[in-house]
Amino acid sequence: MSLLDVRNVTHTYDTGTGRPVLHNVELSTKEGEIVALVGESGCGKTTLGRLIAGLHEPSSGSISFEGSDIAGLRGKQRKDWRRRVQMVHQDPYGSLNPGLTIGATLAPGMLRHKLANRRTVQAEMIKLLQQVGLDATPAFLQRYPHQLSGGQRQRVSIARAISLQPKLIVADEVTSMLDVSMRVAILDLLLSFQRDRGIGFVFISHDFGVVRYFAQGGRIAVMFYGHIVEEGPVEELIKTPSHPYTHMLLQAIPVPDPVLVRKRDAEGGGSERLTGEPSTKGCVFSNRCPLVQDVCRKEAPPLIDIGSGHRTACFFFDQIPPLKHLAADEASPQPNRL
Ligand SMILES: Nc1ncnc2c1ncn2[C@@H]1O[C@H](COP(=O)(O)OP(=O)(O)OP(=O)(O)O)[C@@H](O)[C@H]1O
Repeated sequence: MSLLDVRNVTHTYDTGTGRPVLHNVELSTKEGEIVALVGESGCGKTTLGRLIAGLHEPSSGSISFEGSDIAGLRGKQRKDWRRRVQMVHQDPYGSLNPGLTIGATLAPGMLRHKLANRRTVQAEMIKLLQQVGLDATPAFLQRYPHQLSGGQRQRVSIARAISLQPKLIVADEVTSMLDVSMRVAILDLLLSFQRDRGIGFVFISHDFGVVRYFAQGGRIAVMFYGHIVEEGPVEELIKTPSHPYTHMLLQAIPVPDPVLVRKRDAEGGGSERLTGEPSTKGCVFSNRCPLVQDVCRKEAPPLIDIGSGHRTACFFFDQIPPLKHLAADEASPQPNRL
């Protein structure tokens, strides 16, 4: 059974332009699996993450967790689901209440869900601090968010999420506001929870390097203006992108080696059009697509399986050229470059 099933979800914000920001999204995750959502700013990654975490309700379609449609959950079942799906946000300062000490941030959730009582909660919080690599002392629990570094604040956010013993964490650009030196440590910390506790992740990032590091062995879903245009196992999708948009994103990854950059430029790689409005008719990507044909302007290609769970929404996926600039292994992100 899937842990999470997003079925035919469309979402329009009441306060927005009236246009949907998600269109017929389909996505499943298994227990303990990492699924990364990738795509440029504004494509709907955070919106999808917030729907999965129950912070908004979809305008149509359904989201099920462990086989139950979350819209129908009531009482204890609803409370359990809320505990088991947690979200860690991009901006740890924004998501922590500046007026609450770390202790006052961590305790209420554990008490509410009876994972600790008044007598045990302090010891449980100290255990949590240790698990997330913070100073595991009562004095640390008395500190306020503004007294911590960005990395420490993000560790507190992670501690708050894992304190509720979740099965799924939606991690939304969790390293993008941190110093480069902190990023790998935070990603490794999250990965340790996946490995040791079987926590699954919906991992949101606009950066393929970060995704490849974090989601090894998992899957990537590539989003373009509210549509999932490609989805598949991480390595396969990165080595053989089967949607022109994924190809463009990968082709645009900065290459650290100047020799390889010259080789790429000489071959004409990395120069594809990365801008252009989404098309409202036919394929959403047709205005930007280098492979566009008449049919693409008339019909929207369905997301079809092209083998081993690799899905693409492109009529001409078999005409996508290999990546130009370098072999995929050479593009492998080094942790110190994330
Ligand atoms: N609360 C809101 N009310 C109205 N529109 C919103 C709201 N939140 C997001 N949007 C709009 O929905 C679209 C998708 O935004 P979303 O934040 O989900 O994208 P994203 O891919 O996560 O982008 P980013 O990486 O910049 O966070 C954007 O056009 C955005 O302006």
